[in-house]
Amino acid sequence: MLRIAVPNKGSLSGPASEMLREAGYRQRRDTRELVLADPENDVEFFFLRPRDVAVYVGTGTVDVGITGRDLMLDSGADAVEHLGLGFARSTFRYAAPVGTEQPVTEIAHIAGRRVASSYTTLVAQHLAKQGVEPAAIVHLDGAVESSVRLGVADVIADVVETGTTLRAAGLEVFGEPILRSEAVLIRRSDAEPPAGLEVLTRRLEGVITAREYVLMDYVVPAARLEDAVAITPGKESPTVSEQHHSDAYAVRVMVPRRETNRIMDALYDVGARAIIVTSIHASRL
Ligand SMILES: Nc1ncnc2c1ncn2[C@@H]1O[C@H](COP(=O)(O)OP(=O)(O)OP(=O)(O)O)[C@@H](O)[C@H]1O
Ligand SMILES: O=P(O)(O)OC[C@H]1O[C@H](OP(=O)(O)OP(=O)(O)O)[C@H](O)[C@@H]1O
Ligand SMILES: [Mg+2]
Repeated sequence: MLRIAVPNKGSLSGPASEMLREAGYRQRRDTRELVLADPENDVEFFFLRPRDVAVYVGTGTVDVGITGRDLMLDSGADAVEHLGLGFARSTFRYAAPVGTEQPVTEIAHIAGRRVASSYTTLVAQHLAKQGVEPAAIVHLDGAVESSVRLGVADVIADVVETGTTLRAAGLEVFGEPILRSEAVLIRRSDAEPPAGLEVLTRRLEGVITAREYVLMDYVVPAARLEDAVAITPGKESPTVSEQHHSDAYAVRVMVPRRETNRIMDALYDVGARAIIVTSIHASRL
């Protein structure tokens, strides 16, 4: 039975369970449940703190887990990324107050200053690599953006998605992002892939594809078929069928969801008509 660690709290918890449910697995109904067996699918779920998931996976007490790339790297656990899951996307960045006398606007300025973060291992590694020696790295559990105003630190390193929290705290990002994060499925570094991981992976990839792609159908005159197909090459190749009593072709192809409108406009311009977009409910490629 494949043992899978799933975040029990925080911003990864809901989307992780939702993805597993879409992949056909049982998920808990009560947030106090700590373990959930799904014998039909030969898996068992352990609901753990997101920060601890990599630790359990690294020691081999569970086979795989869902966590954030940033959390996994910060944990230093003996785990590797197996599959990016495409949700909880964020950047991990330095930020400092704006409008101060000696503004911090580049990473070199961190030398001799105090940096607050919930990800102190990541920050220490990053600064060491850059050859920058801070005065201190202050570990905080959360609400890191408040630390500067409250006088505990001069600079922060934190998760940034929309930047709303930073702006509210009078902070501005500087330097290149330390890392781009998203939810990831992780497994132990050197261990043999556990039995059942292949099926889990295929199911999760199916959900990711269904989320990221749509099906597009259209009709195009024979003379413009090659132009249209060049716009919609598909994941592998489009399916082209002849139209009855006509010199036009019907095309069915997968396209990235977020490019749907741009692609429809381009197809229309080369003469495609009857362009119809359908959501994918589930997939196995
Ligand atoms: N606003 C956000 N947008 C996208 N991802 C986020 C956001 N905040 C946190 N994350 C991601 O969630 C993971 C952290 O989860 P964790 O549950 O520890 O913290 P949290 O979501 O801040 O929850 P809490 O602060 O309530 O404990 C990290 O991978 C981080 O990149
Ligand atoms: O760029 P934004 O869209 O504003 O999102 C980023 C914020 O979201 C998370 O905070 P959370 O609400 O989890 O609080 P925490 O700092 O206590 O963890 C993260 O730690 C940032 O503070
Ligand atoms: Mg948080």
